[in-house]
Amino acid sequence: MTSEHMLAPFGVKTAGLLHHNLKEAALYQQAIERGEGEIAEGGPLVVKTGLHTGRSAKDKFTVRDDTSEDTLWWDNNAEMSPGNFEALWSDFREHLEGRELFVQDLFGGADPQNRIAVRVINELAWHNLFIRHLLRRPSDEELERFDPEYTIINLPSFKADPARHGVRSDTVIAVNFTKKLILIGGTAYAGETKKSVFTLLNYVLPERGIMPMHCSVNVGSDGDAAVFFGLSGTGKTTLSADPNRQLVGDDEHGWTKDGLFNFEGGCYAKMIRLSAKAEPEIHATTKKWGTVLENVVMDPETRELDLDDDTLAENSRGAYPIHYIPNIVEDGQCGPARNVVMLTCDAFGVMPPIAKLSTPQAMYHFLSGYTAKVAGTERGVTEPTATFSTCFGAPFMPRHPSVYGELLRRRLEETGATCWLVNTGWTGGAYGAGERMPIAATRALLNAALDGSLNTERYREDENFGFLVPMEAPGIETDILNPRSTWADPAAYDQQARKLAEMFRRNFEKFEAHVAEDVRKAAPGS
Ligand SMILES: Nc1ncnc2c1ncn2[C@@H]1O[C@H](COP(=O)(O)OP(=O)(O)O)[C@@H](O)[C@H]1O
Ligand SMILES: C=C(OP(=O)(O)O)C(=O)O
Ligand SMILES: [Mn+2]
Repeated sequence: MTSEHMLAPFGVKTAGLLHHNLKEAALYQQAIERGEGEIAEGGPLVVKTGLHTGRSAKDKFTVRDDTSEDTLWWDNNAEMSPGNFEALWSDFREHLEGRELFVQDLFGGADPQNRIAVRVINELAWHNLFIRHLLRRPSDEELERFDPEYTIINLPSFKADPARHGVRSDTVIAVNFTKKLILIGGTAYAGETKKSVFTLLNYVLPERGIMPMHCSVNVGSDGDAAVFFGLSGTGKTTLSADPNRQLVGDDEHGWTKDGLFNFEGGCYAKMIRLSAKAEPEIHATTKKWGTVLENVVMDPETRELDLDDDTLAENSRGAYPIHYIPNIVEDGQCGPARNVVMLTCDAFGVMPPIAKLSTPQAMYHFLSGYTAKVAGTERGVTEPTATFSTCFGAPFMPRHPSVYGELLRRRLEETGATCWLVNTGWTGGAYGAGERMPIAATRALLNAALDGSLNTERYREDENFGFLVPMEAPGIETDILNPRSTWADPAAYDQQARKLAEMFRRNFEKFEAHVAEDVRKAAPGS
């Protein structure tokens, strides 16, 4: 299907071949024929993204104009002048002239009342397949009267110019809320597109009293929903794919006063060292036709994957429609959360594997958004670095964190949901000395938390952080519950824990003026 006029309203004079709403098979064939990817044993499409194998957070800009001036949190969002955006847009249009393009019309948001209609225009067929997997597909009927409110144009071959566009490299993600337009150039990492839609919803939904969240969601057999907040790599995707619970979504959701809804229709899972034993549902998607494998290494002869090979990227990914996971909620909607879990991958080995949070503590940890990154590849460097990314997703939050924080408080008060902090990071010592928490242990603790059995156990108050740590849990060795007892040198634990508490306090200073006293008092050591 072609259309000569679709780009005319933008001022593009000569349209190239425009592939509008191609389905999976056609996009597959296009991707192969154009040399964008190769087929692996079992059928997945394997692609490489070159230089950028993760998001370019520092190359993301928002246009500062009348629309955004008073609504954006400018301390966190880099600004672009309207003039620079015009120059960029003009150069994008030139780049679009005569170009063969792939266009998908999709929804962001499973809730028909609260979704946005997005037209995604791609240079790469596999990017178009990716976003068709990740977002929600309109029915044929809905497509006929589809009216795209937002447009995202993604041209990896476009090179931005710092002098002309006011950017910092040849990579750009430019968000314009007035024009309802996002321009992505100079990167082929597919995650930029899905996180751009997330950014739009994070801007739009708070005005409707809906809390947008960087979280996964699943539902138990009696309809009890659980929300898993967490920064990249903390376990949202891994832990939400639970054979005993129905998956709603792995990364982005909204929480209305009535319930939860997925923004997406697909998942984007980390592939590096993915284990068939620990994560069977996700692993099975690597053998399915349709799955897009980004920067996964494959033997060119046998077409077998090597998920342990990190030569292309540590952040290798698999994108698949959510129905590739066996146990899902088809319509992407469910009731309100009964449990809210905040995931952290604490490479200092300080945080307990699970703790119960009061509402003010949950607010404190939500605004803090703590996780840790393990040391880089430099030899001999074993000290991890703490990352504080507010709302567990600062790069995607256009508004001030207090906006999202207040929505969280409202939802917690309405529902009385129980809040937990879960450490999927190190135990037995910090990174270098201890080891990462076994996935099976995290799952066992989560099961106990979600089915209510942890609620009846005995707790101690953590001496540094003040939250309640269970002293026993069904099917779990008691030792692991108290990180101090897993360290060879408990005094070293105390020192590390005090250091981390101090990092929390320093990070929180910028929020102190914006929160109620009970949240300030939830700080470690208060
Ligand atoms: N205890 C654990 N809990 C969750 N994930 C773990 C754990 N131990 C190791 N992992 C690994 O950490 C990564 C978590 O990544 P993922 O679930 O994709 O995070 P997110 O979706 O939050 O970005 C996966 O590669 C998973 O195999
Ligand atoms: C896709 C991403 O999200 P996450 O790692 O949280 O799954 C990303 O940050 O690029
Ligand atoms: Mn994820």
